[in-house]
Amino acid sequence: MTDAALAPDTRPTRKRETLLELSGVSVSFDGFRAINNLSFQIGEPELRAVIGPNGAGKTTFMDIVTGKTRPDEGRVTWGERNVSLLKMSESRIAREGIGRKFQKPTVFEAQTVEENLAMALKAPRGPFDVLLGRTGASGAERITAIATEIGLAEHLPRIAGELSHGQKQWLEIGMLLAQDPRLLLVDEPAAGMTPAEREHTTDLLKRLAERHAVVVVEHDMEFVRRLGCKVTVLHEGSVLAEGSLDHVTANPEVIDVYLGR
Ligand SMILES: Nc1ncnc2c1ncn2[C@@H]1O[C@H](COP(=O)(O)OP(=O)(O)OP(=O)(O)O)[C@@H](O)[C@H]1O
Repeated sequence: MTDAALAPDTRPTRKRETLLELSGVSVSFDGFRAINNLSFQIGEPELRAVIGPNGAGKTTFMDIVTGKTRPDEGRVTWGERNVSLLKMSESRIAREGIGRKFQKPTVFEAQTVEENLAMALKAPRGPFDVLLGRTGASGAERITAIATEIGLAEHLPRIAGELSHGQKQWLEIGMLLAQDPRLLLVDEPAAGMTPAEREHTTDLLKRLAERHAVVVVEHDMEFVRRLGCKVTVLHEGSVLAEGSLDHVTANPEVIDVYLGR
C-alpha cells in the first residue's frame, strides 16, 4: 500500500500543533449545565482518550465540536488559522476535516464493503480537494489502501450486512478515512467487540493517530490502557484530570467520581 493512496494529502509532516481548542465552553439544557467552562486541546497528530462517568458531558462535547450543539459561551477554534467553528454548519465542519464515528455502526448493509468505501470516496469533503490535487491515487487504489488499513482487504466483495460487529465498525472508520479527515471523533469503539476485535481496533486507532488527531471516548479501561495515550477525564462538564492513565487513575477525585463507583 502506498502512503499516498491511503491518505492522499500533500501536507508536509509538521511537528505537533494544536488542531482543535475549546476554551471556556459552557452549555445548558433547561438550566442544567451539561458542559461547564470546558477547556480542551488536541494536537495533530495525537491520540487522546476521553473518559468520565455517565452524564459527564462526553457526548455533548462531541456534539459541540461537530456543530450539532451550540455552546452558550466559550470559543471553539480549529486549524492553523484558529478559525471559529461556532458559526459553521455541521456540514461545513465536516468539510473542514472533522469526522465522527457513532457507537452504532451505520454502514450501508445491503452494499458490499467495496461499494460502501466507494460511496464514501465519492462524497468529497470539500471542493478544494480536487483543485489542490490532494487525491494522489485513483479511487480503486484508495479503496484497496483503506481496506488494507482497516483489515478488510479480503472482504471487499462481501455484503456489509454480513460482517461481524467489529468489521462493521472498521468499515465505518474506513468510510471516515475516505473523507480524509484531520480529526476523528470515535465513540466507544470497543463496545460489543470480541477480545481479538478490540486488539485490532487498538492497533488501528494507534496507527491512525500517527497521521491524524484522534479522540476516543471509551468506558473500557483496559482498552484505554492499551491505547497508551494521554487521557482526559470529564466530570460534570469540565476536565477533572488529564495526563497518563496511571496519573489520572491515581487522582483521588477521579477514583471518587468514576473509578470507585
Ligand atoms: N439535549 C439535551 N437536553 C437535555 N439534557 C441533555 C441533553 N443532552 C445532554 N443532556 C444532559 O447533559 C448531561 C451530559 O450528557 P452527555 O450525554 O453529554 O454525557 P456522557 O458523558 O456522554 O454520558 P454517557 O457516558 O452516559 O454517554 C446529562 O446529564 C444529560 O442528561
